[in-house]
Amino acid sequence: MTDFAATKAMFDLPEGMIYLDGNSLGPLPKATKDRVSAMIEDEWGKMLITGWNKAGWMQQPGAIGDRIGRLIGAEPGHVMMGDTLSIKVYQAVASALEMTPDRRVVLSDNGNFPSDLYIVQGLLKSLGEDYELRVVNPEDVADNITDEIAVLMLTEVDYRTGRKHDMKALTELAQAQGVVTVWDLAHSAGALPVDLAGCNADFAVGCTYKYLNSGPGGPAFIYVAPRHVDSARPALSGWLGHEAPFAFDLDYRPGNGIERMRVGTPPMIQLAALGASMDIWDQVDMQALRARSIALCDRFISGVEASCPALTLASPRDGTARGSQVSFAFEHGYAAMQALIARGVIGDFRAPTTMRFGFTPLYIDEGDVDGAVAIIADVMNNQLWDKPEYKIRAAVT
Ligand SMILES: Cc1ncc(COP(=O)(O)O)c(C=O)c1O
Ligand SMILES: Nc1c(O)cccc1C(=O)C[C@H](N)C(=O)O
Repeated sequence: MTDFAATKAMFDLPEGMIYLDGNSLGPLPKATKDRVSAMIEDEWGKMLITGWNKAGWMQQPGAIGDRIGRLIGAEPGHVMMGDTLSIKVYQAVASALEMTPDRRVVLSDNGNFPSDLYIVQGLLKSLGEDYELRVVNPEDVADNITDEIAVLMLTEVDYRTGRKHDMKALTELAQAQGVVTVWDLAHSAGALPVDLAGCNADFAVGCTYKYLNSGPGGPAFIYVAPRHVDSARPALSGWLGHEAPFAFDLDYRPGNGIERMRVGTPPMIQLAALGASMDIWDQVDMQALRARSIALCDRFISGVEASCPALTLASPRDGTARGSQVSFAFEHGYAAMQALIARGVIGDFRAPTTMRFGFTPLYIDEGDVDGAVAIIADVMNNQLWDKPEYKIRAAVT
């Protein structure tokens, strides 16, 4: 069993703040500063270029990929770190499309994060006029999986509502029609147990700055199933994905297995930060995390519904159908969220009306949930959000 009081003590959380936004940017583990300092001073500072060999920098993206692999049910040696999630979406969808060369349609849903849709729009434009991105309602995805579809690209957990797709069922449906699947785990990795191997997923991608606490701009990851990894062609064929990068050949040959999904130089300082966070994750039992996440979310929903009649639940009520976040709809949601932030309850707002709260058992407990509910009730029932300064939209929300 995981000792969640112990994991909470491993984070640096500002006094007086209840941080319910770890689903967007995770907080700072206490060990990160020293780990990053050591990387900078002892490795970069003292070893300079020899660090690639002496400190084993080049192996880090695969080694950390395997530690994340445990959380997402990946086979060892099939997860590679690097780049941003948007780039990894491009890589995965481009490779997946080449596996179904006679088909032209990528299917996704309108609950997907816009960057995933934008990336596919850009990719399909480069491929030619006859390609199509088909975007349907999340509940209509299953009915739209036909033998016309080349790739099914979905984010497992909806970033706004927390609604969770059934990865196993949809992957099965897709594969029965010859469709290749790409799963975005941005709101799943570290939020709930994922079983990529058990679901027979083809490709998956995700980021680490949310639940995995690697810090702003932390590297993304990509998973390629064992049955595809030696044939998937990397569309972003950078030198570090080459079979022999230091041969400096003029022609590209894909590297072995998941190595081919590297693009360029890995971000070693951010990987050091991620390594410190993974030391915490290595101790976490994912089933225990899931049980606690559902209990915290349920407690929050009951508390808010009992005390804030103006807020309408915008997330599935059934905990097993949600990720690790809860959203409420409110017409003046932006101003209400600013009023909460001013009082130390940090969630975020997603247009047009969603107030979003993330529950991260590693450092959020029942006391935080109850404290947040009391402050939300005060803000809502006394209309404390109704102030001009809370209505001015910031550049980043
Ligand atoms: C589901 C999903 N996909 C893609 C992205 C984009 O990730 P990045 O900014 O790392 O490219 C995000 C978050 O920003 C996301 O939530
Ligand atoms: N990556 C972000 C950023 O650089 C700035 C602000 C927010 C983000 C996010 O991650 C947003 C996030 N994907 C979401 O679920 O809304």
